[in-house]
Formats: sequence, structure tokens, C-alpha cells
Amino acid sequence: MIEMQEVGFGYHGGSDLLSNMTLSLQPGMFHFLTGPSGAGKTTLLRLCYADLLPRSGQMGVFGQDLRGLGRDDIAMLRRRVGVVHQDPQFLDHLPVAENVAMPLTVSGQAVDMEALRDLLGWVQLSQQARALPPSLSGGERQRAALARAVILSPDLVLADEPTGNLDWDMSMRLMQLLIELNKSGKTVLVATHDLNLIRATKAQVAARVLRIAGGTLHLAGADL
Ligand SMILES: Nc1ncnc2c1ncn2[C@@H]1O[C@H](COP(=O)(O)OP(=O)(O)OP(=O)(O)O)[C@@H](O)[C@H]1O
Repeated sequence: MIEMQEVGFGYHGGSDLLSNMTLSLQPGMFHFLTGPSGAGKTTLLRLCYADLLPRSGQMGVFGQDLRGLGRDDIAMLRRRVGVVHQDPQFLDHLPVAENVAMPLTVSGQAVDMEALRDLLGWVQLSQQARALPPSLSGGERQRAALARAVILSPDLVLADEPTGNLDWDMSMRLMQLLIELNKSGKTVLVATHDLNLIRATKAQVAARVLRIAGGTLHLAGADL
């Protein structure tokens, strides 16, 4: 699904922030990515959806070598990845339902209203469908971002500190949705520095924990 072989990356002309990263995201698995603030978790997620390209090494996404892919190929590939950003942005003048449906609208696809209603129900935002994003709570924003991330039925879901500003109950509610997605066959990668969240999730689903530190990736020990 995502294969990295000795990948190196640095921003602009700077030295490598990440180096020698070898990673294989297993299809259908739940993965955590952890590590201290500034270690490069967001950067690694951006590499996974080809928002950034490696400086060195080899990287394959859905079996395609990123080198040599054109703009259109990358756009196609990104449609197979749903991303929940750390601080999700919405078009504040449009209702939640239209924001959630935006990936369909911008790619010129018809919106199946029944499927959209079901999706909003799944993230428990049926009551907020006509609300404007600024009126949402932090947890509601994250759930709207998750619904938007999965509306194109991606194979891979990436979530960057999705519970960063949420209390414990709301965090677990969001994790429950990610667990359900994983149980429905999607590959999930969640970046978080919250070890309690990782432990609570691992009680419910088999998850691999990747740790990023010192500029490279390690498989974390079983003690988590
Ligand atoms: N666009 C950018 N240009 C230059 N440097 C950047 C850019 N984005 C991030 N960095 C730097 O790269 C390093 C890693 O950042 P990144 O956001 O990937 O870390 P992180 O592990 O996700 O951190 P956090 O847990 O605080 O979100 C940091 O030193 C950051 O300042």
C-alpha cells in the first residue's frame, strides 16, 4: 500500500529532516505513528499522500513508484487517500453537509443525498447538517473532517493528531469511528503523541505502532 525504502526528506534546501526511512503500510491494518513534537509526523503523512516527494530513496504508493508519476497520476492516487488534517479547514459560508460533500463536488461527481445523509448519521452530525462550520464544537469539526475524508471511499485513511484538542470521551468516540473504518477493510494511519489513546485503541484492534525519532522510523516496542 505504502512502501518506503530508505527514504530521505528535507524541506527546501535544508538538511534531511527524515532519513533512511523504511516502512511498509500493511493493507487493512491499523497503524499509529507516534513521536515527539517536531519529529516529523505530519511530514511523513504528507509524504504518504504525495503532498511532498522524497529527496532520496524509493517510494511506492498503491504499487506505483512515485518517481516519474505526472500531476494527473498523483491526483488519481490522492483520491484513494482520505486525510484528516490536524486543524481541519472548512468553507465557513457553506453548511456542514456541503463541506462534507466537497470532494465529490470538486471532482465533478454527483452527490448521492441518501449516502450523504447516512455518512452524516454515522459521524453523528445529522442535526448539524445545515449548520455552518464556525458553530461546530471541536469534536464535531473533527467528525465532519472525518466524514469529508471518507466520502470518496478511500483505501487509506490518514489522520494527523485528530484528537489533539478533544477531551477523553470525544477522543475515544472519534477513535471508535476510525476503528470501524479499519474493521470495514480500510487501512488507517493515525499520528498521535497520546500513548493512553494508543493503549485504549490497542485493546480493541490489532495495531502497529511506528515511532519517529531522531529523524527516522522505528517499530515501537510491545510495551505500549
Ligand atoms: N513547510 C515547512 N517548511 C519548513 N520546515 C517545516 C515545514 N513543515 C514542518 N517543518 C519543520 O519540520 C519539522 C517537523 O515538523 P512536523 O510538523 O512534521 O512534525 P510533527 O512531528 O508533526 O510535530 P507536531 O507533533 O508538533 O505536530 C519541524 O521542525 C518543523 O518546523
